[in-house]
Amino acid sequence: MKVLLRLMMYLRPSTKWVVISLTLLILGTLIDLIAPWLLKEVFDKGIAKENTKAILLFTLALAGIQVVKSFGMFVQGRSQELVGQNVVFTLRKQMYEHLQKLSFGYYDKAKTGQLMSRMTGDIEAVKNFIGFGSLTMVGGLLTFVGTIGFMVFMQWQVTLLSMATIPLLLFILYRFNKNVGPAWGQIREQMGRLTTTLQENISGIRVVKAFAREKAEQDKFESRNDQNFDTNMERAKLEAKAFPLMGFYGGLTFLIMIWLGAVYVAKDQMTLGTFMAFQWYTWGIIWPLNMLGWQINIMQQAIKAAPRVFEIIDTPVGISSPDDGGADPARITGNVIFEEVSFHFGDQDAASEAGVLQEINLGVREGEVVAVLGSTGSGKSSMIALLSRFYDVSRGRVLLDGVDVREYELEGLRRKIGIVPQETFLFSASIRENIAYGVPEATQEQIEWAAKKAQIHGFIESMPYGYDTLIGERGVGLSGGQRQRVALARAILMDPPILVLDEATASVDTATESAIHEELLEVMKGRTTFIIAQRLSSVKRADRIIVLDRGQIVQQGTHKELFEQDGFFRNLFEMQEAASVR
Ligand SMILES: Nc1ncnc2c1ncn2[C@@H]1O[C@H](COP(=O)(O)OP(=O)(O)OP(=O)(O)O)[C@@H](O)[C@H]1O
Repeated sequence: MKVLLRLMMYLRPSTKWVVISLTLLILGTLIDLIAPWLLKEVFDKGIAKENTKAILLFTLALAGIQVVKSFGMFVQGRSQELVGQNVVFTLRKQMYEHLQKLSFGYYDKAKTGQLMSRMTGDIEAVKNFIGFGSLTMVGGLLTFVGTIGFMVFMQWQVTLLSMATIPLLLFILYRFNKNVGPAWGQIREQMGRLTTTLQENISGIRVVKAFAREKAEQDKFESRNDQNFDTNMERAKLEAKAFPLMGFYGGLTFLIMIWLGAVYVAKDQMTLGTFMAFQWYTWGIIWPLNMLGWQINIMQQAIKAAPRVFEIIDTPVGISSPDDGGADPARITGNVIFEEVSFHFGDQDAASEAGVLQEINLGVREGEVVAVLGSTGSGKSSMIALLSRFYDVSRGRVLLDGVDVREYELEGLRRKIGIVPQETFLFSASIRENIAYGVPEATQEQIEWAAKKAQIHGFIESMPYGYDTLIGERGVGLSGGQRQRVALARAILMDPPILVLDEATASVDTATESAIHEELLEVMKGRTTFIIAQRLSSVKRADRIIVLDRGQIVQQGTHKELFEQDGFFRNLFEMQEAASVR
């Protein structure tokens, strides 16, 4: 009920159209109630009294109100659809806007397929109820109540006796409603899982093929598809049991009415006109009840689908700007301080598990180039993620130019930090648009400048469409190294005071890496730069090297200083030297 009430709130912006639709619905219902009465008059005032003028008059009246009804229903249908589409539009917008705000912590756990299924199928189910089910339900109720009213007024004995089967019909509806709800809940959830399987399969199709797992993937999909098939069949069984029974009891109502009506007409206790009108009216009772079966279906789908949509809309944003808008990030010039910083991910138990970062203390001056080294999983990426507030610290503070990052206006803060992440993501758009992603208004010269610094300009120029070359989803069509360089150009173009290169040259060959570093020397000038790398060649020019081990800084100093100490750095150096000799 709460879900329905909340859904109804989405009708508010379309109040005008709801009112128009309801008014026309009431008008249509009234016409449906008047029409049988006019038929009665054709018989009683026309045929019985051999009055051809009355016959013509009432027949014309019947035709006239049908014309009015048809026009009314046309407008009603359109306004009803508009109401439904408005609700879908608002819900999709809200959901998408909220998805943009949700933090990394949410996406660490979210399943893309589930999100996509909620955005499409679940929202569509909600629309079907709001835009169609709910209003036709109101129309059905009005017709049902109005018809009984008219019939009781015309001949109450026959009316009440004919309706003896209605409680049975209502009981079937009650049972159907109770059972079909859970079935729809399962169907919606299964659709989400099915979409997840599809999405993961398509995203990972190269791995699937490389490991020749097509058959296993097909089986996985088939088993989920089977589940969905079975639940749908269970639901269909409920419909198959309920609907014919409802039709049967409805037919019985009609039969009783014919029989009783005929008896009453024979005994002169009912006019032939009323009898004819009753035949018409009876459908005003049977039809809404039969339709109610389908409307319950639509309503139950919406009741199960809506919470799946609301769940996303209601998820707390987690990381956002301070309530007062926050400090202006324009002041950030690149002085970074990690002060007693500890961090653990949301699903880690802070009490029993060691944090991903522990008691990190580090001060980096504006313009300094700091390399962060450490074995895999030592916390390098996590440490840098705290700068842009991809996650918030669990303890301690990260300060940028003396202000806690949590106190800055968030979007502005992130614009001040140019990141080339470990996993490059490119959009299916032109290379130009991909490079200018953070600065859409950038000129061609600026884009080319950034591309030159990232050592990708020459390659782009050599392509038939140059900067207009369209690249496929996730940058398909470019090599790993080329993708990384486009991402590098994208970060450089932002002209940020802080630059983060997270294994940014890991996929390029040594010669290109060296060329990129030459170019980067100029780019890095005046910018605080963090270079996360495994290769020592990438960190040669760093002013300072930090070595992380299991979330703690275990060594720091210049290349020379660290080389003179025993520890991770020298081990790494010796290993890489030995590897290069081999
Ligand atoms: N989203 C996450 N949720 C939970 N734990 C995570 C998450 N991301 C990383 N971790 C864990 O945090 C630890 C540090 O990960 P991080 O990515 O910071 O390491 P890294 O030093 O950058 O490693 P690499 O060099 O392999 O990229 C790892 O043990 C990892 O398993």
